[in-house]
Amino acid sequence: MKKSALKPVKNILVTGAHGQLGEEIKRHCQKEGRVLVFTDHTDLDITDVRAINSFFEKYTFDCCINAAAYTAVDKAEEDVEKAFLVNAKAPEALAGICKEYDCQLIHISTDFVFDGKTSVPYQEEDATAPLSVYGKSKREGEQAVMATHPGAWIFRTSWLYSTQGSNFVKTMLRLGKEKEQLGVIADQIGTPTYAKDLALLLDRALDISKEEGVPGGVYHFSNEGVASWYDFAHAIFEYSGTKVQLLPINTLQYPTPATRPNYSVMDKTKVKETFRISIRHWREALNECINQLLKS
Ligand SMILES: NC(=O)C1=CN([C@@H]2O[C@H](COP(=O)(O)OP(=O)(O)OC[C@H]3O[C@@H](n4cnc5c(N)ncnc54)[C@H](OP(=O)(O)O)[C@@H]3O)[C@@H](O)[C@H]2O)C=CC1
Ligand SMILES: Cc1cn([C@H]2C[C@H](O)[C@@H](COP(=O)(O)OP(=O)(O)O[C@H]3O[C@@H](C)C(=O)[C@@H](O)[C@H]3O)O2)c(=O)[nH]c1=O
Repeated sequence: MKKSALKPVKNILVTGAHGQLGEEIKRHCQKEGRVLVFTDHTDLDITDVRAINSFFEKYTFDCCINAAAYTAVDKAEEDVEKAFLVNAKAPEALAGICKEYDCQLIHISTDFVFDGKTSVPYQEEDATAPLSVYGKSKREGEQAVMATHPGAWIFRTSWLYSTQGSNFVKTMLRLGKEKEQLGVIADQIGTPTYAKDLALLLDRALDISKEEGVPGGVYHFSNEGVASWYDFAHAIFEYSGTKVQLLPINTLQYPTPATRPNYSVMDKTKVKETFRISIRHWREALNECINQLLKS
């Protein structure tokens, strides 16, 4: 994987490789003709610009998937500097280095860039107005990436879960065992996304050659369908056979440090047409994930 004039394979750098998405990339994006280099903050801290620079000086990368992020939504309210460093400043620096080395950048963002004061699915160009520090830091990251490396693809996704890492599905399964009764917010509406399905989109994106000229910019990706957190929890308990009394509550009954949007469903027409993919319903994806979890 040392520098060479020939590029017989696509060399891909993945940051944040031990996160939910990083692990799914490991499972679903490795194939012949690709060399994926997986890094986490122990071997490549994305806030360390010198370390990133020396990685790019040493190796040639055709593409970089930035799956690293600060994702603790409530904690970010107090940890503002770190959230902005990881989610905004580091992606900006990474974008600059990718641009300099002619490396395609794939960056991941969130539905929490929206304020949720609507009831129709968000289009990519709709105005953003994040309500939380996490959302603001991710939005600043999007803007910095686009300004620095206009050819980058930013995939905004929502309510990500997988069989590993910490996520709403695993929290519900744990609480469902511990408690007899559980209240879950029913007035925040969005779409759950199985990280495996996002990894499959990335697998498709990695197959695209520069010659195809897929434009840089923001693309919305989640599973199909719409749910409240309550609907999501209801399906988690149904598919896992968990017996717990589930109560729909409203946002005021479950105060959290960070404010979350009441509505963050995203329109996925652009990603489906551009990358020529179809997307399955969140219920189908969730059922598969839960079956995987029950087997392990
Ligand atoms: N989780 C969700 O519900 C959603 C996530 N997203 C976005 O999707 C992307 C992937 O999220 P997800 O996989 O869930 O996130 P995770 O929190 O599971 O993974 C993020 C990874 O990034 C690593 N990381 C943190 N700081 C650094 C750093 N300075 N250098 C290198 N690595 C670092 C973390 O390591 P460690 O844990 O050791 O700190 C972790 O392994 C992110 O951009 C996120 O904002 C979008 C919508 C929903
Ligand atoms: C645990 C729990 C949560 N909730 C609510 C709180 C919140 O509104 C909602 C989800 O809570 P969580 O803290 O698990 O999820 P949260 O960290 O808010 O999830 C978000 O993470 C970031 C990274 C994103 O980018 C978003 O797309 C989104 O997935 O469920 C309940 O109502 N009852 C409960 O028992």
